Amino acid sequence: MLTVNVNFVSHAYPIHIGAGLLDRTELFAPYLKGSSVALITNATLEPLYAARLKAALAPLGKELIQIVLPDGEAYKNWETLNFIFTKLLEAHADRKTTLIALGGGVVGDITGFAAACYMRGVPFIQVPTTLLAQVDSSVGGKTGINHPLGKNMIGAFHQPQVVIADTALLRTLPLRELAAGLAEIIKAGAIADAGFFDWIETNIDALNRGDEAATAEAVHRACGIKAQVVAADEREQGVRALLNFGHTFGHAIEAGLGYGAWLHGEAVGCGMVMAATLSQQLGLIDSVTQARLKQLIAAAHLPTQAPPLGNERYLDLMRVDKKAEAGQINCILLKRLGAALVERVADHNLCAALTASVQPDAVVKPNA
Ligand SMILES: NC(=O)c1ccc[n+]([C@@H]2O[C@H](COP(=O)([O-])OP(=O)(O)OC[C@H]3O[C@@H](n4cnc5c(N)ncnc54)[C@H](O)[C@@H]3O)[C@@H](O)[C@H]2O)c1
Ligand SMILES: O=C(O)C(=O)C[C@@H](O)[C@H](O)[C@H](O)COP(=O)(O)O
Ligand SMILES: [Zn+2]
Repeated sequence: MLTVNVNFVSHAYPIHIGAGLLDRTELFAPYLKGSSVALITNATLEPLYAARLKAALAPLGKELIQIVLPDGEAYKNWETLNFIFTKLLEAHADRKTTLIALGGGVVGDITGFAAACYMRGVPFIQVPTTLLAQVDSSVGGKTGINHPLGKNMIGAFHQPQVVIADTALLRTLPLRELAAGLAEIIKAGAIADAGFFDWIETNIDALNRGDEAATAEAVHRACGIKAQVVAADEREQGVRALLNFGHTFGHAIEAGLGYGAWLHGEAVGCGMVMAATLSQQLGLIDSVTQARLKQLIAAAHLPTQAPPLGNERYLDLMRVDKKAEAGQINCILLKRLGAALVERVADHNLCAALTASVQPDAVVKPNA
């Protein structure tokens, strides 16, 4: 087992990474203080992994409340959040009830937000089951839900007690979801660590086929980068915004097509190519750097050309972004591989990047 620590001044916590961690009672035990535990998962994962997690918790003698959500990005919304609150109240969950999120980023984000709100805040544990959740969403305490007008627009910062990432769970992950996770891994290298970016390029075939050693190394290195960034800036007043590389374009794609049409990682993969194109057009990087990023995104089986929503619609969607100020769009741009910056970008520059990135006759589903 490898462990990365997230060293917030107020609340440090470990990310445990390794195969078989789901069954290890002792990893959960220190964090379950109350008399009950709420296991929150979705309809796909419940039959795959809930019994094993329940068996690991059984020796601790807690009352177990199980809440099974519908599966999909389209359900990361108010209705599902309220469903969680209703189930918790019906089961008399109290202030010491720990919520355990067993799932990908959708289950993790909504469970974390439920934990932030229920009785004004209860503890929660992240058990991420997708590559994307293991390398990114389970770490750092951004929790929330989507609004029809904008992605992740309603939420809270609420840190988990611990992250338990069982890499063996990725064996059942569909290849399309694996690729989505690679997008956030590539992002970590692109914004913060050129050596890691080189390593991903070298190992992309192994990562694409889910090679366990390569994947564990990628999870470990990406978590290390994310832990360092979020510990330096928990509430995104500065450097944390760099983790949004590719997301201003990507979130516009997700909201514009309807949540779930493109996976988050697919939209971010394409969004990073768009942000690199913009960075090149603004003279920050050269064409070789832009091409390297685009090639790696393509090699990870992620889309590199954006769907045709129309420039005006893109701009409207991109203005609904937590980095926007007074209607002005702030983007994460590349300085070079391994370094990025936040910059306000004028609409005409964004339109030039959109025109260069959108495929007029693109299919809506990248893998359709
Ligand atoms: N909070 C953050 O910092 C952060 C970071 C990145 C992404 N996100 C959010 O995360 C979400 C995307 O997360 P995701 O990519 O994990 O998608 P997801 O949660 O929708 O999971 C993807 C699919 O894989 C299935 N699945 C999960 N684990 C599986 C397994 N081990 N075996 C078989 N099937 C499995 C799920 O049921 C689902 O159908 C988005 O809502 C995004 O906004 C949040
Ligand atoms: O942790 C962060 O900070 C990130 O930006 C990570 C992103 O990968 C993630 O998609 C996050 O949810 C986006 O945050 P948002 O504030 O733009 O909704
Ligand atoms: Zn993301």
